[in-house]
Amino acid sequence: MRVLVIGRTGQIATELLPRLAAAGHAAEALEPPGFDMTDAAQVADAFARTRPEAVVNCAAYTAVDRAEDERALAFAVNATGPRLLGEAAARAGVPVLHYSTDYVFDGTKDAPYSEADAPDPVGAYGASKLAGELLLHLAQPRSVTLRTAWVCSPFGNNFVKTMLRLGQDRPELRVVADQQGAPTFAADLAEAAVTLLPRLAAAPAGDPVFGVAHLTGAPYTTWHGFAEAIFAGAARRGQPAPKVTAITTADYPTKARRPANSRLDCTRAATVLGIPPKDWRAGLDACLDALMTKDQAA
Ligand SMILES: NC(=O)C1=CN([C@@H]2O[C@H](COP(=O)(O)OP(=O)(O)OC[C@H]3O[C@@H](n4cnc5c(N)ncnc54)[C@H](OP(=O)(O)O)[C@@H]3O)[C@@H](O)[C@H]2O)C=CC1
Ligand SMILES: Cc1cn([C@H]2C[C@H](O)[C@@H](COP(=O)(O)OP(=O)(O)O[C@H]3O[C@@H](C)C(=O)[C@@H](O)[C@H]3O)O2)c(=O)[nH]c1=O
Ligand SMILES: [Mg+2]
Repeated sequence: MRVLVIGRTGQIATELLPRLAAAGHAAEALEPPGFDMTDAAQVADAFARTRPEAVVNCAAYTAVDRAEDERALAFAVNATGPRLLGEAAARAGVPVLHYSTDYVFDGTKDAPYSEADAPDPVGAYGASKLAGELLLHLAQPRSVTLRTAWVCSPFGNNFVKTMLRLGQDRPELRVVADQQGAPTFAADLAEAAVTLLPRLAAAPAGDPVFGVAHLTGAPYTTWHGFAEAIFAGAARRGQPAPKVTAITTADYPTKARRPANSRLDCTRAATVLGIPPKDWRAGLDACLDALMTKDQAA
């Protein structure tokens, strides 16, 4: 299948491209410089040139704190971009696979969030991502949005790499223990995309596969619990492991507010899409191996 991938060097795209090739698909991946998905003419040109049979949007504005000061740019990339892709995909009659975030929720629910729960983002990044979900599905109902969370990989910027970097020269790290969620490895999201794409391409409008589905790793933890797992893995590989002290969100001021409860209920992905959550501890091991023993850190 010819697959147009938006984004090329981000976390999910980097894991997806080799898997698409291995599955026999012809992928074309586009990102800046050279391609800007907020420009309608460039999107139209990309569709005309590549004549995709499916589109995967791996591109986004993902700087959560900076988005508070760059709201217009965050909305251009995260809301206008998906709308333009959806419009072009609808004209071409091809499905779109898109990603969104746990940060569309305000985090006040005292249980995992299902797709039926009303989003109410507390920051600009989450608001821009929610707008993108809605605009994409309005423009092209033959779309799937996988809402995921805490994405990590050996590539790009993420919490695993931040922790390992800070752990190199600090004896103690202070990490919030009152924000709950689940890490998700980009490799697992890429596997899910490869599984889903042929099904999306074959599914008619109205098929239950389309819509929003929550897909994160399992089990639930906190950022502090995740940090402890990262350093336990680092220690097993002979790397520095600082003390990880549990703190509260109030002890760690940031520009953007983050939801206290980021847990996503992934039942629908398991039952309707046939994609159950993967254990993030296995993903973490593979990520640490890639970062430490194969020295392929990007
Ligand atoms: N990272 C996370 O923790 C989470 C991510 N997600 C979602 O998953 C998806 C993928 O995230 P992730 O892989 O981490 O993202 P990254 O931040 O690693 O990569 C984003 C990519 O988008 C590209 N991009 C930015 N602006 C444009 C544009 N105008 N046109 C085309 N491409 C553009 C970037 O290119 P360049 O580098 O050249 O700017 C980069 O390749 C996103 O939808 C994100 O919202 C959801 C939950 C958690
Ligand atoms: C570096 C650091 C962070 N923290 C806290 C801040 C924050 O609450 C939490 C995670 O920090 P980060 O800045 O890495 O995470 P953040 O950028 O908020 O990560 C989010 O990115 C976007 C793109 C998403 O879609 C979300 O799912 C989520 O992954 O850990 C500490 O408590 N101590 C530390 O030393
Ligand atoms: Mg880049």
